[in-house]
Amino acid sequence: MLKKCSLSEELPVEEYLIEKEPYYVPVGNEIEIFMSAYRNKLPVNLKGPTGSGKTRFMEFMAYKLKRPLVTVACHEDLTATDLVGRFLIKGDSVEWSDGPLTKAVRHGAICYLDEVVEARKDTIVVIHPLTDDRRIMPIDKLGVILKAPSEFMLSISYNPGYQSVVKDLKQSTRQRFVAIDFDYPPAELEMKIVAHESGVNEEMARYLVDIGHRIRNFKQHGLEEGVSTRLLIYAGKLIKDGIDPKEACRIAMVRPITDNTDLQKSIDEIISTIME
Ligand SMILES: Nc1ncnc2c1ncn2[C@@H]1O[C@H](COP(=O)(O)OP(=O)(O)OP(=O)(O)O)[C@@H](O)[C@H]1O
Repeated sequence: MLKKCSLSEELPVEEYLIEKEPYYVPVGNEIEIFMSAYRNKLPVNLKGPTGSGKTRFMEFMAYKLKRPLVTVACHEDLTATDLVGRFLIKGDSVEWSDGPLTKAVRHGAICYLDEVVEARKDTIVVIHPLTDDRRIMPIDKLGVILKAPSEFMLSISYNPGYQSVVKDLKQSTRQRFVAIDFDYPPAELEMKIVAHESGVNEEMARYLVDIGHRIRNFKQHGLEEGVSTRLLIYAGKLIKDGIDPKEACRIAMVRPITDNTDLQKSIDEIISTIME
């Protein structure tokens, strides 16, 4: 079999460049911090619960920095080979195909590894040399070492609420990233976001955020994770579409977060009181 390995594979930039400015409401000085990390070639770890704006923030920053954004949703079967690339059989020849991380390095893109702790342990071997001052990516199967251009940046996300002794980042990995904390935005900002993203008016957005806050307090009573900004938006979208508000809150904000029927009942009561 003939082995072809084209090292100058084109990145379909239009797929990765963000053309329209994403709607992003800053919560603190995260934009300035990210900009500074980028200038200093420091990798960034976005720490925070699900649906708190990490992905939207990455899209916004990639747009601001005018860099393509390569996002990888990590999962437990994701291997180093998936990130780096592999030889594929094409007809009667074998061709090299870049993985997403290799594409990002070659083209000076921003690579965002979402929920990196989920990936197989061998991915760490690839991440480490890229995230210290060497900024290199050895590709053993091709016998090459790529030097990351100054435009390249690696960013990861990490949800501290999910981590266990079995799945956690090693200190030697953690300490290669500067970490920016994310959380649900303060009420006034969250209201603005919910109204913008779902189309409900400010009054309805205020109700949804109020319910969201009360549900988050249930964390002390056995709720694993509070309701996300994403779910408040879902509820708003259903309401905007004509679904009864109480019903919308139940199916978008209560049922998704817990199967505990006692908890569901207690939260349903709160919704009924607020939405009277
Ligand atoms: N600060 C914000 N500005 C604008 N929109 C926001 C903000 N925070 C959250 N959102 C809205 O909430 C939705 C969910 O946020 P996003 O998908 O970025 O969460 P995430 O933290 O990446 O979640 P996951 O960890 O599950 O990937 C976004 O699609 C956006 O509509």
